[in-house]
Amino acid sequence: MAAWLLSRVLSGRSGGLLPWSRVCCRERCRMAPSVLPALQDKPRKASDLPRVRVWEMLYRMLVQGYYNRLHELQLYEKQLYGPIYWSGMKSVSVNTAELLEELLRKDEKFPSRGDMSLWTEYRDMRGLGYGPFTEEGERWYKLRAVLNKRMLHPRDSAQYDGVINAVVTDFIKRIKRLRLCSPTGDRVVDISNDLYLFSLEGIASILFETRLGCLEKEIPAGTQEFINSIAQMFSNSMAVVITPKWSRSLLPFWGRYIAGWEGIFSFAKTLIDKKMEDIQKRLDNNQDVEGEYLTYLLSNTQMSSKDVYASVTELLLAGVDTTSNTLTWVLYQLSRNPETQNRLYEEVSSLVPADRIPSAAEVTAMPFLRAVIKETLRMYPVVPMNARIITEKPISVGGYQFPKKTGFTFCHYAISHDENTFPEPYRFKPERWLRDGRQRPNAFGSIPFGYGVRGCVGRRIAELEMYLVLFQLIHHFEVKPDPTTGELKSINRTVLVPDKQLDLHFVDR
Ligand code: HEM
Repeated sequence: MAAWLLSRVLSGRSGGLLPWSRVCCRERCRMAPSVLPALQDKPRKASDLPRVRVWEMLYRMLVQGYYNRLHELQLYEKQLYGPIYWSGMKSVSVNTAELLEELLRKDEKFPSRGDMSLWTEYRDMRGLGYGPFTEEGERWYKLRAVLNKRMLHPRDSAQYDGVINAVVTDFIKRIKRLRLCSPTGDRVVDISNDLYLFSLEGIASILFETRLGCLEKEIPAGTQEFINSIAQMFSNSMAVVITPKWSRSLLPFWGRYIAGWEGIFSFAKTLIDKKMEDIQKRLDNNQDVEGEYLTYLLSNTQMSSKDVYASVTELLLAGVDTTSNTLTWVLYQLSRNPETQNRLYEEVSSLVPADRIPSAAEVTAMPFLRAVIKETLRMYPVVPMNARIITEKPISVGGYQFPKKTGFTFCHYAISHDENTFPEPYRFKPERWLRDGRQRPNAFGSIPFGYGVRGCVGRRIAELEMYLVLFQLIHHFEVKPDPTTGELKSINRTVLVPDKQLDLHFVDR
């Protein structure tokens, strides 16, 4: 997602070559945040807003080192330009909860995040379909109508608790196995890697209705190839974005990128075709066709098999790194905040006995568990920026009039670290989300799953996976930091990831 966003950021930025210092000084005076309400009284021209030039963007990324810290660049630019500013000719950065709310409440019937060619080019070459992430307009709307069912509502996702719990149980066994390999008998090295395998196994078991074996001692060869293909596609996407098309036959990136997609689609197709055969056999034998998400999609007359291949693949890709990185950050923060971890342990152990695996209803009724996930996603919004293009009509935001086809970049990271909305924004304080009479923060201050009809379709599944696995982890183990890890910083690599490996100790309770 970051590569796609970067491509938008770069393509949307252009402009003259005014000296940087002059621009900054002049524009900072013009757009100090406190001035904004006064400006809202009468409509202002969008051209009055400060503008970040392409060369400034490049300078900051390449010279100042913001290349993989674009989320931190949001904080820096907010200081320079205030809450709203042009990022090139066609895109406007929105950098406060209030402005974000104003804009999103005016979003269109078929919201668009903009150019998706990074993900669609390969499909166009091979005549493959689009899924919810890449499709647009009325076709997207119809696709989402089918995909939302059995997934979007908490009641729908709750039916997957058995499937997810089976994966969680295997994950706990894996942790117990792995820690035995360490000299202390309780250390697991590079936990993000195992959380990735957990998330892939979890989402695949829902989407393909089969187990991939990611948590086994020896990962099956086909599954390992699939994992490698995903990594290959993602790791080459940034290079594909920043190198010109004419260089594709000269440089290795495009070929590797395409090979990654080939591996992903071919693995998904094999599993989906196998399910189709199973369903057909049952129908031929007059047996009932029972199943979950994939069976539902395959038996839905609104979906062609091309739609199913594309949608399942996109759901899978969107559902792995997001969930696994959030879980990495959760464990990192809990290991460094023992009091918070104790409070969580008290909640989980008092509400469900140790020898019982909890249901979806039970974990979703645990306020502190939910608050821990919410606070983690506030501090580390795994998708740190997002976008919309308002295509249909002109729009006014913050008192400024923008023509139709204006693109907006949402600075989620800076917004969720705004101390006006979240006092002590760099402290991990899950209690700020509790409904115990305290004033709750502005809801648009942290919207990690996006907003509205185009918001994350997998939100409830992701939350359920994270609640169920966190429940069992905290029930079984006290999670402690490894002294060699030290402080982790976030970097922007497709999603917000730690800048180094996280080793943790899992001590029996
Ligand atoms: C911690 C976990 C997750 C986070 C933080 C997250 C976040 C997001 C965000 C911010 C968006 C963009 C929403 C918008 O533009 O308003 C999105 C879209 C999407 N997410 Fe997630 N996501 C997560 C997990 C998942 C999972 C598990 C799945 C699959 C089951 C999934 C599937 C999708 C899809 C398909 C889209 C595109 C929706 C569309 O354009 O209609 N996500 N997600």
